[in-house]
Amino acid sequence: MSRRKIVAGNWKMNKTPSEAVALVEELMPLVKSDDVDVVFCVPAIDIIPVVEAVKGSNIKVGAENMYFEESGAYTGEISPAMLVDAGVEYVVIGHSERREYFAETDETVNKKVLKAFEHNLTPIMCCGETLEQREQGVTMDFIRQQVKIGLLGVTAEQAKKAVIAYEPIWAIGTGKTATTAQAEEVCAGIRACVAEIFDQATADAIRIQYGGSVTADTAAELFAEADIDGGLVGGASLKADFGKIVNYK
Ligand SMILES: O=C[C@H](O)COP(=O)(O)O
Repeated sequence: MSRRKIVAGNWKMNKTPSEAVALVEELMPLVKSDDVDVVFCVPAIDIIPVVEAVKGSNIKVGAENMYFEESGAYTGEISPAMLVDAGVEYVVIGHSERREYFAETDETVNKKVLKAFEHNLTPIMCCGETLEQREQGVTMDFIRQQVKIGLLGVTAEQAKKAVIAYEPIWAIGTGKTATTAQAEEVCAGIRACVAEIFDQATADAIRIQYGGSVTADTAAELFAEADIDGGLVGGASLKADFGKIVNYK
């Protein structure tokens, strides 16, 4: 089963609006690829200028978060309709930094995933274990729970269009990439879990990324694996290296 690769940059809390436009202008000529979907997931305040800056290219814009209500008294939050109106097509949901620093849970992740689908936004739903969980031998148990709760109430047709990002927490921003075998093992386990929840056709269609210190040097080997359909890239998405990751072949 061959799935189209998807490489998304997660800029995290980096780049002011003017810096964002300058970065897009630097990266645009480097990330041209007919074979790979390229997404820039950017801070909320950068969305409008970045959407404008990528016009005419194949690059899609993603948000790093959104709220699960339509509108109302939720000071500081951003609604799915706001994202859609601004030209956003993807939204990162449940990144481990959101879970750790902003108390997101599998339940709020699930609400956000459902709301994203309602608005035709493609969720990039994140999951991943801590080093302690890996050492305790419960990696797959933990991730299966994250995936199962995160996808509660999602239809098979919706799930086929979703993206799941496997990001071992111990590999994020640490320079410590999971080995290709470790990444593939978990991504294959996630696909098996999706097959259990839905069916094989859904598992074959859903795209699963690896994230965690992906670099221009590690991308080719990781993305060659049967169950790794691209990457969610943090640090390296803020520099020219991102072009090499997109053109990993
Ligand atoms: O969303 C991206 C991940 O958290 C990975 O970040 P990193 O590539 O800086 O390790």
